[in-house]
Amino acid sequence: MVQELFDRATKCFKEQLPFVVYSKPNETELVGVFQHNDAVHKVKDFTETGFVFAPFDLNSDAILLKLDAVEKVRLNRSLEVAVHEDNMPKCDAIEKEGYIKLISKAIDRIHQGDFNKVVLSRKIEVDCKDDNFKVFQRILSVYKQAFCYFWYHPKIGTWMGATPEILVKSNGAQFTTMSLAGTQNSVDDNEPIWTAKELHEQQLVTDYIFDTLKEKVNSLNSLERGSVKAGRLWHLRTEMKGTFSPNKFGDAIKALHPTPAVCGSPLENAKQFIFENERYERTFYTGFLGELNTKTELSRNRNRRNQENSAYRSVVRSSELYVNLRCMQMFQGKAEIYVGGGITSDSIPEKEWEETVLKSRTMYRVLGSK
Ligand SMILES: C=C(O[C@@H]1C=C(C(=O)O)C=C[C@H]1O)C(=O)O
Repeated sequence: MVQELFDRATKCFKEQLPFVVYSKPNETELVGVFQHNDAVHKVKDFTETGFVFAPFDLNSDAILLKLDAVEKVRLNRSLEVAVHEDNMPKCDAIEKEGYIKLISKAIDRIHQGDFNKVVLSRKIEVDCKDDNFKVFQRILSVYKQAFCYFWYHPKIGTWMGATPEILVKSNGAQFTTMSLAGTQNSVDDNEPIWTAKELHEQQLVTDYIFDTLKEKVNSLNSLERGSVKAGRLWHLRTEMKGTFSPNKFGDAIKALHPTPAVCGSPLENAKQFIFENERYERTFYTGFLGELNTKTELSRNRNRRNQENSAYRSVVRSSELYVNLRCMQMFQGKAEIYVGGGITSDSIPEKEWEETVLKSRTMYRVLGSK
């Protein structure tokens, strides 16, 4: 029962023991991972097994929750929980002015040739009197197609979110990744018409991922670009699939993250601009999170004629990592929502501001009070 899982997590929260509760896109399972003590396990090279929570800047520590206890329960995803549709972020004129200035500065630097794209972001503080579990229940109820999570470590913090973006998903030697960028409001269920700016900013991400990975993997194919809906937003997405040597997984992650979907291109110049100009630290926003090197048992039939000896088992490692977007950090009585967007030479600062307002609504509507 979901309630039992939540009760266990609530107990851990009170006793200050780390846990994560999550559900994967379109799945009817809610998973809880509970660590027996409050140790901070740092990831060294991504060969570890557990639930990873990694920051934007991999010079800071990625945190691993050990799989001391894993519980899975059936999640009734058709259960509708009321959300606050009319919750709208207040327009803070000073915050807006500062953000628009930052975008204009980035556009100037793009015109000077320093980089082609940079992803800029901001943090919005919102009062929240509701219990964390109530907020998370709303997330689960409204974002069925997203990776929904509630992560807690007493020495690091409390985060939750509903992300539409896979960093990498692997099963043995097979892997999938995606390039996700370009954002439009969803007016109805009709796919939007994408502008040249959006097509260009997404193509930069696809090209980067393809070029970076092709040297490091055994095979790589790009599927057709399409539009996907994430809550009330549309994005452009290109999936890429391939095979790789599973012992190179750590290298592939370090090569992939951060992609230009959350940082920019060329990467180092964009990253430097972010570090020098965003007026806060992203910490885990635009980092990544999920199952790292968990074991999956595969049974296969070796010989159909000899049923007795037919089944043999092999164990493969699988990982499922998501980019930490549409997320927030929870504090006593308040939440801090993180939002950003890609800036290119064709960006219009006012529109980029509006994009962050739209993105902030993903978490805003699940918060209980204004
Ligand atoms: C940076 C964010 O989203 C990323 C940026 C996007 C864009 O610029 O259009 C779209 C999806 C994400 O890759 C965010 O949601 O905060």
